[in-house]
Amino acid sequence: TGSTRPQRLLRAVQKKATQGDPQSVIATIDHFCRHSEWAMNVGDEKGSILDSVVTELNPSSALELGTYCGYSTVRIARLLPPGSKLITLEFNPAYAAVARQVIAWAGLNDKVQLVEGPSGDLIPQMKELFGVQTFDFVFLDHWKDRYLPDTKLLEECGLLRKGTVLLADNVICPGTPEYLEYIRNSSRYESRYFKSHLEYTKVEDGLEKSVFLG
Ligand SMILES: O=C(NCCCCc1cc2cnccc2s1)c1cc(-c2ccc(F)cc2)cc(O)c1O
Ligand SMILES: [Mg+2]
Repeated sequence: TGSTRPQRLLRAVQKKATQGDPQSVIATIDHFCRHSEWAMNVGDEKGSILDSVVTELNPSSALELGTYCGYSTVRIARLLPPGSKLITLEFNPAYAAVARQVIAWAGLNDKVQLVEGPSGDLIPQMKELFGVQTFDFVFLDHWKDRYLPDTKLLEECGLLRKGTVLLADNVICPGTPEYLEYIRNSSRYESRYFKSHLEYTKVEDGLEKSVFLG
């Protein structure tokens, strides 16, 4: 039984990146995905847009749906102010195991709480399990057909506040048509599309940034 792609990505991080240096972890993963094996990280181009949204918002509570190998987890957590918290949900235990080690290698354990399980079950438990009031920032990067139901769930569970920013990956490729339709036509959100490319390719993709108006 050989290694998996996430395990080979982790091995590259532990071999080439400097412990405690998030930037070197990010650079190592981008190099691995561009020159060795493509992987579904948000990537460097869309990652720069993610960075600018997080930096401008300076969130103290953040939620990421879809951890994968922890690349965007590291991108977000490295920018969070002291005392702030990023909760990241991953469905696949093998991905979660790799992500925990990538996050640890970057030295970001104290800012990140990785939780394994399906978003539909975990979102309603956020308040009681993790003492969350509301999220300042949500990064959607999980099953594309869960973006809309989980956004509605976040609203219903009172986890969004006036000004909460939702940032959705892959709204073009693989695509999230129902989510885009809803969020762009809802009077409860102010949305803007950031045109970019599918990670490590020339294929069009983009991020949709939506502010909840309450
Ligand atoms: O599927 C993608 N991401 C989701 C996988 C995570 C599943 C989870 C479900 C779940 C449920 N509850 C809690 C946590 C979680 S995590 C994805 C796919 C591509 C792609 C792949 C092939 C291709 F040719 C072109 C694009 C690009 C991307 O950037 C992606 O993000
Ligand atoms: Mg994605």
